[in-house]
Amino acid sequence: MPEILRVAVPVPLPQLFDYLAPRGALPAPGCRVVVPFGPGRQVAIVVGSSDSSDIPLAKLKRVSSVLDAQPLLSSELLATLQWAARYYQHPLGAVLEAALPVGMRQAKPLPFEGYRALALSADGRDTSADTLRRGTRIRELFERLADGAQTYAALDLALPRWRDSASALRQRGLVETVALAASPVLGARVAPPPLNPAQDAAVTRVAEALQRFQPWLLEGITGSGKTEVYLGLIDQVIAAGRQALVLVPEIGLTPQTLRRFRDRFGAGVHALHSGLAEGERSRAWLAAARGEANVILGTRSAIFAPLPRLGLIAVDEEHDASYKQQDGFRYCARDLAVVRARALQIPVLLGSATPSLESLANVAGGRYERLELPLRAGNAKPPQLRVIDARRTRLSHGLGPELLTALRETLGRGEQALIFRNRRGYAPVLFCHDCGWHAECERCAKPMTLHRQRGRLACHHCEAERRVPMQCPECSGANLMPQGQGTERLEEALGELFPDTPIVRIDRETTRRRGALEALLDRLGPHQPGIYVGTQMLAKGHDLPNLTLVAILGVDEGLHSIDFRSSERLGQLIVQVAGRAGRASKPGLVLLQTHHPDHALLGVLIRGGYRALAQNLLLERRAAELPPYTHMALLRAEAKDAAAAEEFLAACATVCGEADGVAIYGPLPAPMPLRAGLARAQLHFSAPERARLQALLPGWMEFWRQLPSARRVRWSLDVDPIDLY
Ligand SMILES: Nc1ncnc2c1ncn2[C@@H]1O[C@H](COP(=O)(O)OP(=O)(O)OP(=O)(O)O)[C@@H](O)[C@H]1O
Ligand SMILES: [Zn+2]
Repeated sequence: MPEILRVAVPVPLPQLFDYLAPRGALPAPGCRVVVPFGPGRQVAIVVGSSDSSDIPLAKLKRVSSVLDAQPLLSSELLATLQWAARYYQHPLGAVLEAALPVGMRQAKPLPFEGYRALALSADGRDTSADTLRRGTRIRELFERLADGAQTYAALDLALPRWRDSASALRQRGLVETVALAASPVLGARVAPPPLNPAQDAAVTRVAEALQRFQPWLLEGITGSGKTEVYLGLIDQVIAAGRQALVLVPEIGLTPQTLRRFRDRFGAGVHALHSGLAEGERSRAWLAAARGEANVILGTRSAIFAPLPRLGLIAVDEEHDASYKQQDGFRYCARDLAVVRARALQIPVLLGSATPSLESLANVAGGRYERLELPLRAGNAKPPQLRVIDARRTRLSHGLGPELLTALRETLGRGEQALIFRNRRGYAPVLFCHDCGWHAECERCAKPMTLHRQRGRLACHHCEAERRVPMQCPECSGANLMPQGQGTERLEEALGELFPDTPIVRIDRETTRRRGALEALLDRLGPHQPGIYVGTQMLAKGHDLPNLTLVAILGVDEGLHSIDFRSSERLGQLIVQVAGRAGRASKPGLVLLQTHHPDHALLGVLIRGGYRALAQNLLLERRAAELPPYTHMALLRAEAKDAAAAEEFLAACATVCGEADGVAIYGPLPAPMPLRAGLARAQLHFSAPERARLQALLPGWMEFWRQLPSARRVRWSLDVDPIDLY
């Protein structure tokens, strides 16, 4: 009988570890066990068992205890995680650690104690509702509880502001928190709108193929009603007794999105994202694992949710960069969605108005099927896009006369405008008019951004901050001037130009607090004039019916970026921001102000839209042998001393030798050669065949780990990097 367990331990080592199984028991793969490790103990996951080990039996330690009687990770999920560890060349223990909520990584029984619910206390049950003032929210909550305990999730739906009332009742000892074993499933409350023909066709085609693996690219212009397509399909998936997983970008998971899903599918919808308290995360995770959740709506890491009855995966805004984890375990959740769907033989739906070139190439190659939503839902028309030549015009704080006229007209009609500028802070540069000095982060060798309200200079690369100097540190002159516009400066300028108009700034500064984004978006009602100023946070998903003018500033920097994905990114950003205009009954106008009105990218975008731009970019990528036509990996190294980083990478390249079918470039300095005080360099690998690169990487990694120079640098491998930064 096999009595050796092979376990993954959450440490940054690539290998599995062998332990003797506990006497008389053989925990199954996917169970958690506690093992002695080094001087302490670790919670590990059983990956397999064997009757032999490379280590002499006498030297093997025994598992201390078994935490789960049933596997916490299903064989499907464990297999996906193993696949991901291999593909992204990341230690399985660390992959498991990244995939499991913190509550599951501790040597404790499962933290599940039922669904939190609010109930009347003994005193509460002895109290008459008439002791509470009629018509108040407190009384309404009390009366609802008199019918029985209500889960927090149900209360969130029924009485959005119940928490304040609950604390008032709690202070008087009338209510208490209890645990309910099962979440009562609330039925749908909002009937779906009748689908338009394109939506209907999309739902029908996928619904006919729910029993097999098929990636679908749902290419729908902004405001075309992609979400209704997901909802329509999920309806059928739930009716068939299965679960659905919906991924949205980091900032796409707003209470509005959650509400939209809960309105349709009731309390069986669970959110899973990093902003949740640990208890809530564990609860949602377990609800998924036990099959109680019908729908998991989550951000990147929700791709690792355990879903025993999974029948459909949808990835909204599939082009979004937030699906790629940019440190540690550098996985792409969109790609793993396809991997998981294939393992489960279910459909996966990738939705976007501006699909990634990877997905478009997959359609062209016949691997994905395309579904199109060419029209806006309801009666809305796509906005009109116009380029404004900013050369030789008088700009007032970066705003040209044509733009200001359009702004005035929009506000005059009682409508709203959005000024998009992808730079937070007051000005990107603070410079001395007398001697030409400018404030620079010495750890990154990049200009520091002026944040005037906070009175700070901040480096947006390493987060370093310092006070704004009163005079020039070089020449002691007093003529320090902000140069360029950030959102903070635009807000100030617009406030002076339109003193009677409400102005709402949305960027990382103003939305730090939880719920702040929603509060800001709600500040302008749907009927009053007003101006939104903001960064790309405003580009995504928002549906603001009275917004008719979008002005896009500062695209010129993006036109000259060197990253090979920058044109794709810029095109997506422009189309997504533009897509906020005219989403309801009123027509939308988009003005793009630039000093390069003849730039090819803009021309193609105006004449042919994103589709044409993407076609051009695909041709360029093919000619330049770049992704999606080659497969890349990037080995990054950083060290205090530039020579150490280069030396390590040179040694790495030597190890690789002549690699058939893989081109190796470097060591090269990184596009940002200095960051946070560390010199950065890289080695690029690129191969026409993914399998070729995948076959070589594991062996190389093993050698690289053992290089003496590896100890003097911080290094990491990024498979399918989304930028070379
Ligand atoms: N069939 C329909 N009939 C009427 N209204 C609809 C229909 N489908 C969607 N809508 C409405 O159209 C608006 C846009 O829909 P939705 O948010 O799903 O679009 P989207 O394609 O996800 O947009 P974006 O990519 O720009 O965020 C929403 O207000 C939605 O309620
Ligand atoms: Zn810096």
